[in-house]
Amino acid sequence: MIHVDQVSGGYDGKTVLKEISLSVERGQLTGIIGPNGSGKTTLMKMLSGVMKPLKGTVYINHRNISSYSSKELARTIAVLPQNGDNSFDFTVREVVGLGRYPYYKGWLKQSDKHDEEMIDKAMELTDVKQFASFRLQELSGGERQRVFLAKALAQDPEILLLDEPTNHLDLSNQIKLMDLLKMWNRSRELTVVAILHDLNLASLYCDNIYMLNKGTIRAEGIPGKVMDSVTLQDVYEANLLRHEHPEFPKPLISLNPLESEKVNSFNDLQISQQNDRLVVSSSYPFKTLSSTDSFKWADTFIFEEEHVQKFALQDQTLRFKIENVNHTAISSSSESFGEIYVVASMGTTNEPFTIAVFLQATLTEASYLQIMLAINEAIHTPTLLKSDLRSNICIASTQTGEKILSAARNTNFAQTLFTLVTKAIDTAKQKGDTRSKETMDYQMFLERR
Ligand SMILES: Nc1ncnc2c1ncn2[C@@H]1O[C@H](COP(=O)(O)OP(=O)(O)OP(=O)(O)O)[C@@H](O)[C@H]1O
Repeated sequence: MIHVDQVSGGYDGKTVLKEISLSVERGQLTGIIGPNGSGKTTLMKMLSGVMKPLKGTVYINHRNISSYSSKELARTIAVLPQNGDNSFDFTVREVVGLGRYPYYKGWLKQSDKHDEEMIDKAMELTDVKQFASFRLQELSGGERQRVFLAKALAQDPEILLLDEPTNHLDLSNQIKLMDLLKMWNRSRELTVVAILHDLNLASLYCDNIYMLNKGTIRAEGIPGKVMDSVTLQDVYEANLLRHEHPEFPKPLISLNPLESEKVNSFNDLQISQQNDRLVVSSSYPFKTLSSTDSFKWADTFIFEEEHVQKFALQDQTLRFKIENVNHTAISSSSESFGEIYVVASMGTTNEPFTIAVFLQATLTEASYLQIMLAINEAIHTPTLLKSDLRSNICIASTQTGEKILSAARNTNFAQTLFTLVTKAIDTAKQKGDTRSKETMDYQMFLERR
């Protein structure tokens, strides 16, 4: 459909694009990403025929783009430029109607029934029909962007080229626009090439991505292949990290501030007993993995008896059911990397133990899982619990300081943890067995530390 062969070009004798080659198949949604000044818009100008390459050729449907007449090209390619255009005195319907211009015959610029239907449809899809009689200057930036998209769709092109289409749009309209493009792309085999600055939108919506850097293609392929942390950090010269989307097989990219912005949540850790509840809290969150939830950041951990009146949970709070707050024990240790606290409590019949580990370290996701396994083993070894009984385990780490790359069973780290968990469980069990009424003075525990 689109074939770019060894294209070079630029402005005033300055070469911006250097021997670029790429191919876009019919019905594909292709993303062009890359830092400012990498040549994305220049490439788009070559694809739309606005700019001629100094070297190389752009083919559209196997024909050199320079052999198309302007009307022929406009029936094949629609362009949504970065800053729209300046049709401010026109009404919205008139602007969208301009999209039908390539289909008007002869000198008489008269729309027919089919043209009007296409205009209506494009306005409905982009939700701008309500503004039909408004002048463009009366609309917000996001509304105008939708009008320009309607104009491009009214053009009923085979290829749609978009330069940062989500500019000016709020999150909801970004998703709506990308969903609409995808729907149009799938249902009508519309070929879409979009410059996207938002790497996550590019990852979620594009079939294929070209990453430009300094006028050349640095990486190309499906999002999962193109977006790796090393390439992104190198090209964008920023601390970008790749994660995996929880629901879709796509990468997600996070921006990370300077390390110095991280706060050690242990500095402010409070443990207190409030009636039939034990509360561990900090002003700064811990990254947690618990057996009942996926990864999340939490700053409040409530261990409470089943009968207590529950209050609504806030986003950063985790709640654990325990049998009796007085049958709770804490063990702790100061290690070379930082502190470890283990809170253990007898659980309910189906969940015999509740164990929460608080760590002052940086854990990888693999370490979280290994710790989960180590704790499971520590629970089952001394108590000979049947393995089908599910304990409630939570691992909370400050994500500051030393990185724990492995918490495998043979490491000192895993062994320390094993000892601490076993000790806390044994103490909690003893308290339960003797039905001790003694309560642990958590404030004293903290002061002793
Ligand atoms: N009209 C122009 N005249 C001269 N130089 C230009 C012109 N347009 C762009 N350039 C230069 O070409 C280079 C690539 O610009 P281009 O707009 O293609 O980058 P881009 O990747 O789209 O950037 P951005 O993400 O900032 O929109 C830049 O160094 C820019 O200064």
